[in-house]
Amino acid sequence: MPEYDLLLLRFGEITIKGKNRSRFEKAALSHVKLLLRAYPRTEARKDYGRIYVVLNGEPAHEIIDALKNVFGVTSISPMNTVSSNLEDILSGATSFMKGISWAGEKTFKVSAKRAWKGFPHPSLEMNKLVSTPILMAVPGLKVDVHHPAVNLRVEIREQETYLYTEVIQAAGGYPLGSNGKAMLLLSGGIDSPVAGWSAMRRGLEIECVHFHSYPFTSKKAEEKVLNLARVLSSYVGQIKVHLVPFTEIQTILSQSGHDNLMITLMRRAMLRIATRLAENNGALALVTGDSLGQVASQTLSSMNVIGRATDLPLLRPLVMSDKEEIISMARQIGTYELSILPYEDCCTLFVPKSPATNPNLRIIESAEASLTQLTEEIEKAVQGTETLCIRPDQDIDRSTGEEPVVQDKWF
Ligand SMILES: Nc1ncnc2c1ncn2[C@@H]1O[C@H](COP(=O)(O)OP(=O)(O)OP(=O)(O)O)[C@@H](O)[C@H]1O
Repeated sequence: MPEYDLLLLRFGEITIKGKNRSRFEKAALSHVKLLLRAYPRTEARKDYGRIYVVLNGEPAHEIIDALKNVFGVTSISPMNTVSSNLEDILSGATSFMKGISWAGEKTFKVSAKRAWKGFPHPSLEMNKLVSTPILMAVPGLKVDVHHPAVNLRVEIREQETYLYTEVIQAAGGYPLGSNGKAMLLLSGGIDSPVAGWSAMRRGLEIECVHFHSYPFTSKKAEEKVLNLARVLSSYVGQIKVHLVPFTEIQTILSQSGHDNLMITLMRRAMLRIATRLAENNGALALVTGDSLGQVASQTLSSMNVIGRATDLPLLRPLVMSDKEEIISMARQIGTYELSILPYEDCCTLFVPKSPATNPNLRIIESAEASLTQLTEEIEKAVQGTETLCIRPDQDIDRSTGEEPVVQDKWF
């Protein structure tokens, strides 16, 4: 393998963002620097539309694996730098190509780019000049300009010249926090962690809100959710989780006399609480893992009635995704195995036999109005919320050894 001394990180769509570009690039650079703390010899700098990481002997591919998760970065190339004179470029390119271990076909082409117009040899001439000593130095190597196994890029700049062959795909999207902050309603299921990752990838800073019904839900269930938040935190350095006590509210809602509307009522109460927490924490939107038609509370009609419980934009990144697509994303981001652990969610205690798929807003609003303590309990839940800051390396142990209290008398 060639000895790499520099990484090139490219931005994608954010380069078209005009005056916001500098703000976005700064956000991406601070995210890169955060992840580079584990590699103290590295130095990161930004240069119009790109970030460069000087490796100073730190391991290129290990660092690329970490930096692939930086939102806003579309691709990464490990590079060799040489000085921008013909002799150094030719000898540098030759030893670079000698360092490659060939698995299949031994074909290549050179793609030179003269970004510095003061360099005396134009790009096409450079392709030929660079290829010649390589063909002499690597036995069995052939040129294939259409489908080469290796494309050696030679980027000639005034200060130095970059040599590279790999363009490794990265997360893309927008840099962390560059589009503001939102509250993610995080259950222990498969969907909401994926929705959270998708929102973060779109440049949103996320704080998580989780509703628990302790002691009817166990501390193990809570631990599972915190571990999911920990996986999400590995993409951004740290993440806040608000743990909301929901038992009293569920008890009150279960007295509405509308068993089949219970899920709708619970979701609306969750949105009202999450909205209050958003206001308290400077967030401008709510994010859920809803996917159209997946369950009774996610029919268009249910979404309509539930969504009206908040004035904030309700973002549903997975709304048009199939379950298979969501599962595949969950596997990719590392949340799937945790999500399928069998711990109970607060709402599963209240799933009615035939939940309404077409709830009526007027009936729901009058049911809520008849529950005189509801607003007060919502405020109490906001006040009783416990907030934790989760980091990727944190040990999470919420276990008290107690089993959840079995509650089978709700309906
Ligand atoms: N206990 C909870 N705490 C926080 N948010 C929740 C909770 N339960 C549900 N939600 C939110 O409501 C959405 C819909 O939940 P529901 O259980 O109906 O669907 P789901 O498809 O199973 O989603 P998930 O896999 O995320 O649990 C979730 O994606 C999540 O955003």
